[in-house]
Amino acid sequence: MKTIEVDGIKVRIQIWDTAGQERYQTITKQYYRRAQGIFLVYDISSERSYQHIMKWVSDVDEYAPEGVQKILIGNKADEEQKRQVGREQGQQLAKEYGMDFYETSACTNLNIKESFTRLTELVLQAHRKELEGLQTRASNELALAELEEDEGKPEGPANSSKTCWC
Ligand SMILES: Nc1nc2c(ncn2[C@@H]2O[C@H](COP(=O)(O)OP(=O)(O)OP(=O)(O)O)[C@@H](O)[C@H]2O)c(=O)[nH]1
Repeated sequence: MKTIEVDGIKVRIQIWDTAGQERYQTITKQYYRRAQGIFLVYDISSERSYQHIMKWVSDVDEYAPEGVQKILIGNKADEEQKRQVGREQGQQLAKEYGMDFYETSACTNLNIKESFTRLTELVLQAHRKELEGLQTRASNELALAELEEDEGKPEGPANSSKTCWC
């Protein structure tokens, strides 16, 4: 659990770090179901980890809730001398999947706060949109209910006075 501030609002976030190894995949998939935001992380010093991202994306598409927010992360940005994946490759992949992209380093703290704040922001935005949708639907239903009720009502005073006009 961690509390971060987004747009002046304090948000408590629960972070799960899922295992990357294949043998834990059955358990990992169960985490997806309750996730609202997901970081897809590769290691900039490992081309193989970058190639794996496509597999992660298809797993997320299959097992995570529909509106889940995703961000692509190229971690270990401090390992410049071991770099196997260019920053542009990360940017390109993120663009293909419509995700935001950050290069981060858990060692130097590069973009750690920024990426967590951004993912939280995206989750909150998605929630707000969902809520607005629900509110619109609810008020439409209310309007409809009122209309239907009006139709069933005996004539009101306005209509009664109109009757006197004739
Ligand atoms: N140089 C560098 N090393 C890192 C960074 N982040 C993690 N590491 C190292 O990478 C190794 C693996 O880190 P983990 O946090 O276990 O990675 P993981 O993806 O959770 O691993 P699994 O879930 O077990 O597959 C550890 O030795 C970390 O110290 C980073 O930003 N820079």
